[in-house]
Amino acid sequence: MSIVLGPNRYGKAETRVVRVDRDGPVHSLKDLNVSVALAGDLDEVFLSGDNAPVLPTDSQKNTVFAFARKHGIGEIEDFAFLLARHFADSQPTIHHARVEIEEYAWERVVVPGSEERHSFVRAGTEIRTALVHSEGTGAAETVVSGLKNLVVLNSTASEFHGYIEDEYTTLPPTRDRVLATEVTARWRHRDTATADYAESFRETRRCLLEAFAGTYSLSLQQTLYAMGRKALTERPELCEVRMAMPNKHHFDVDLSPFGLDNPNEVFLAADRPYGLIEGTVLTGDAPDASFAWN
Ligand SMILES: O=c1[nH]c(=O)c2[nH]c(=O)[nH]c2[nH]1
Repeated sequence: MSIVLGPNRYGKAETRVVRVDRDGPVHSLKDLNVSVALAGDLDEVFLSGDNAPVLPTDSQKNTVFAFARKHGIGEIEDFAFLLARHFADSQPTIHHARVEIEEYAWERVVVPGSEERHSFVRAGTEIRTALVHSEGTGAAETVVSGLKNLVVLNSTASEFHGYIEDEYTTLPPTRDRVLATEVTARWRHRDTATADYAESFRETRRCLLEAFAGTYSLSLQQTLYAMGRKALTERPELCEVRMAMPNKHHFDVDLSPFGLDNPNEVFLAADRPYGLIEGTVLTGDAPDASFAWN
């Protein structure tokens, strides 16, 4: 039996970089988690321990910090392209760079009467994401933007009934339930020509939220599709949305032992197990995804 080396990559994962921009007393923050993965002529590294083709992961981490100083950070997609192109362009042994970034949002704390603008509070749990692949400037490239940990809830306008009932089914059909989820959504741009990633992110997020709120839901599956559909309908720069949405079940509590009714007011918010609904929505003309999701 012969043994061969399969696909491989390597890089520095989860470099946490924070940049403070100072405009007099007015400061602003970028807070990122950057993961780099490189691939290329690296087989001998794995097969025989020859490190000649290796750009150390430590140098990759240093590059993230140096680029944050030299170029600033800006939109995470732009920063990811800057890094990915640098690695693919500058090292003859590296033919493919994958840069994944998470951005943690901070909001300014403004004290009435104070000119100081250097205090911040973490803005909830939501995380903005970007995933860029580059084989070098002018060569094949893909970009996927997204968000995760976006927790949303509809307190009505959600039903669930009409499903299969087998010998193990105990779930009662419902015409009015709480629908809650924690959205992970990633959207593939058609190409690398998106001019304004800040606007694209803001508007795509708005589409997802408006569709979640505006869809009278017969299932979380139907809501997921409506969210992806609205984003693709309104954002021509996108061609594919992939979502994962756990059903954060809210169960009616039986208060009858205490002589109380419960007209859909008091719920047990269970954290597990949870239904996990995952789906992809594409435009009919979506170009081949190539390595975009790898
Ligand atoms: O929106 C839902 N989809 C399901 O597939 C499902 N299954 C279940 O038990 N509850 C729900 N809710």
